[in-house]
Amino acid sequence: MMRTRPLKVALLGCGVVGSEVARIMTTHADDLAARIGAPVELAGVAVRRPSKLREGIPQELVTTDATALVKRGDIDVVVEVIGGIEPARTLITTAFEHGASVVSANKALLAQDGAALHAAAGQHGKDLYYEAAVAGAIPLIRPLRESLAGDKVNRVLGIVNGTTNFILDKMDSTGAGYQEALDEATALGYAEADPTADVEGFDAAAKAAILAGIAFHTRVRLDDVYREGMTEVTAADFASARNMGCTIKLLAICERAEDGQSVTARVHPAMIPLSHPLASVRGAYNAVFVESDASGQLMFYGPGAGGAPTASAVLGDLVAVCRNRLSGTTGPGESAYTALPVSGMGEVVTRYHISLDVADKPGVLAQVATVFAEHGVSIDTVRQQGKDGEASLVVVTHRASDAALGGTVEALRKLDTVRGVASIMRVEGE
Ligand SMILES: NC(=O)c1ccc[n+]([C@@H]2O[C@H](COP(=O)([O-])OP(=O)(O)OC[C@H]3O[C@@H](n4cnc5c(N)ncnc54)[C@H](O)[C@@H]3O)[C@@H](O)[C@H]2O)c1
Ligand SMILES: N[C@@H](CCO)C(=O)O
Ligand code: NA
Repeated sequence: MMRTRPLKVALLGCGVVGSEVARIMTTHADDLAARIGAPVELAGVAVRRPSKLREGIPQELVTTDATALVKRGDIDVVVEVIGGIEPARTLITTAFEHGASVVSANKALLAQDGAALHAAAGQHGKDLYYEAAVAGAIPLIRPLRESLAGDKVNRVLGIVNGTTNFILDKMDSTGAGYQEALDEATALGYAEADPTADVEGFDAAAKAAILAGIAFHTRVRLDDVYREGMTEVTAADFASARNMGCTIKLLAICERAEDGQSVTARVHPAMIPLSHPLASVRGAYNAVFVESDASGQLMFYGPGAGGAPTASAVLGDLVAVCRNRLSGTTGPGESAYTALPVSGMGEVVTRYHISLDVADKPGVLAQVATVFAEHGVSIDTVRQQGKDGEASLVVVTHRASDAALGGTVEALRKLDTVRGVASIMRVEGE
């Protein structure tokens, strides 16, 4: 039976995502009410620039005082789409203290303070949902928290940043320059307020921290995630990748160690074979593989950024939280019972593509191969291309630890015959 008294929603932030949340709340009002069992009413919208006209939002709902809005006491759900650490963190905890549940799209905050925010939600008996924080519209948090709650996840691997995938795709497929592609991604509403967060890998690292924590039932913070951005990827790297039948993607990879006693989480550009499904993820789309004991390999794919796709995930959470409020329950809170430690990058085992500039004379290849052998790194293929007494040597390794590879590269740099290490890239997805 439909309750007539509406559930009241406070929207914090009315930018790319917030404006779409408000639009869908209005256009889908009847369906949302039917699915929830009560109408949902936009009761206030906190903004920074009140004079800006916002289509479909009555001016009397607009306020610049977000704190007063979350303290009102009659608000059922606060939707935080401001972004950043403060004032978002204080507004969310204040919302819990004043009786509201929270839906957020804020991965930066969740990756830094997720444990404290979950604790605050639990203490006040409220919900904290954030499906939109990872991989935009793609349902991923809820499948991991709920659908896979009976399985054991061993690996989560994928593309979780739309902006950088958009840029890398443009560079690869059209030869576009980096800045031109970034400007386009920003204009389309994919990039963070400061796009450094995207291109330097902080955004993907925050998402990796959230995914690893949920997948392995432990606490993983942004600082625990190894991070390399994509600003150094060049047209030459794409050419090398193509020679190997690969392309380059910025990947987030969260893994349980083979002995099960620790986990790792990392974000870096990597070569992947063109035959791998991740190679055909274009534009701002995201795709994530989840590997579990019983399920085997699952793939989640869809729009990873943009106003409407992200609002879809926010609205899904809003419906779930409203249903919980009507039935007097809350959804699952933080699950960190395994308390597995997070190991550093040195423990990670993968394959490497190394491009060296060397002297083109007898014995150099043998010298280089000896250094790899001395560090226990097995070579899969070597390709050499000569040019005027100099040569370019491309070595692809079998699986080795990052620590062993690091030692190898350090020793290679000391050889007189090695003029320089042109690039080192991990090879994934084989
Ligand atoms: N854009 C996307 O594709 C996308 C996807 C997933 C998650 N997110 C996340 O959603 C959140 C919002 O992103 P966005 O793209 O809409 O950003 P945005 O910059 O377009 O919107 C944020 C809005 O919040 C307003 N704001 C800032 N401080 C405020 C304050 N104190 N009170 C009221 N309003 C304030 C800003 O003026 C701006 O309009 C971020 O956490 C972002 O990481 C965005
Ligand atoms: N800036 C983010 C938004 C989605 O989280 C991205 O490009 O993926
Ligand atoms: Na999502």
